[in-house]
Amino acid sequence: MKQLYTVPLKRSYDDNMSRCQVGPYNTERLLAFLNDLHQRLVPEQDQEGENMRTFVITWDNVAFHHSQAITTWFEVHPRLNVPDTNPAVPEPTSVQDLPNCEPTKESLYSLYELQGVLGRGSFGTVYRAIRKTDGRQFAIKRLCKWNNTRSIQIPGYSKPLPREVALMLMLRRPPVSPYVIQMYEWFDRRLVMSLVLEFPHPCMVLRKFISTSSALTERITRGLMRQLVLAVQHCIDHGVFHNDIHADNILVNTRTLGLKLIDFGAAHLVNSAGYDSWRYLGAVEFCPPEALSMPKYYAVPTNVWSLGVVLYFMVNRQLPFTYAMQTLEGSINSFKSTVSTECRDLIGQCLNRIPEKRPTFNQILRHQWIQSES
Ligand SMILES: Nc1ncnc2c1ncn2[C@@H]1O[C@H](COP(=O)(O)OP(=O)(O)OP(=O)(O)O)[C@@H](O)[C@H]1O
Repeated sequence: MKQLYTVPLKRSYDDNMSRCQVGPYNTERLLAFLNDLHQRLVPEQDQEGENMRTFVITWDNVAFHHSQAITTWFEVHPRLNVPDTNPAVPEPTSVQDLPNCEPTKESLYSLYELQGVLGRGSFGTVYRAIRKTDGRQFAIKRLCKWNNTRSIQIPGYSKPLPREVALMLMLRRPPVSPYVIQMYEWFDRRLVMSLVLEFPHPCMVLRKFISTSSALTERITRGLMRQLVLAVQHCIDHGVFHNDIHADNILVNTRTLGLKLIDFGAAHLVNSAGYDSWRYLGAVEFCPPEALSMPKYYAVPTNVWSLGVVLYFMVNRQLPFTYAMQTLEGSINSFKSTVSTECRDLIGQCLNRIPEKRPTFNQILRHQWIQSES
């Protein structure tokens, strides 16, 4: 649910995103809360001549509990006015900084101070953290081990490692990509595993970036898309199939427009034999038709399909397929009239229902729309 409000700056919210949890409420109480929030955020007279700012309020993670109560997070962002420039290449991660593959022996809390929650997913919670020795900021992803017990053996390491850790270690091998989030160290305790991740800031996930920004031009979209294709290509070249590319697994630096791919929780080692469709764990809106209807799906065509969905989402601010049936039939929602013919062509190629006919990463990078300078 998303609504636009205008509030004077001096009131409840500062320039940073505010994030709070409400509930658990039953439906009636939640509606009353929303109504009250609406009253408080509805435009007021700007008597003192202060700037009025537009905010976007997003509601997510609405959870229905057995008691019928609802817990929801709400966020208030200042509306971003994104300058129409080419994105800068994100800061490269220094590989020397990264220690070996063993879990760190010390306790997490002796080395890091955990602060607010950056995000929650189905498998874990990600916290903003400060390293005590130098005050540097990181994102720490904490995962319950009963959910993430599968280990895999990767080349170069003598023993099996938890899957997400193992795949992130593979991505640490030089050359490191500036477009893929890096893991610095990890902690392994009896019930919980913690991954210390790079924290690009100020950043927000692509879905929120799209909903809070004033209209994104094709120049900005092209810059983001180029980075995303390079990120995904880098993963495949390093033997990692991301398998869950969607708008909540992409971070955008709101100052530089640098992009980083996150969340390797559903990733696999690249293989040419394909993956069982019944085990597909990625977001269904970004899922290719073969993973819904065929016994197997394959790494590169799946990634290319998801790239097509992300590009469509960026230029239209809505998803190309509302229902899985639409994905199967290939009936794409209509484009906004402002979307260029070249951009539509690239989306159409990526969303080809026949996996073998989709372009390769290099073909996408050479596409007329991606190459265009305007
Ligand atoms: N390195 C990071 N820096 C900043 N925020 C992050 C970082 N990693 C994750 N987040 C935030 O935390 C959220 C959840 O992270 P992530 O997707 O890795 O968790 P998950 O449990 O695997 O989620 P999913 O349900 O998508 O599988 C992200 O959507 C994002 O908002």
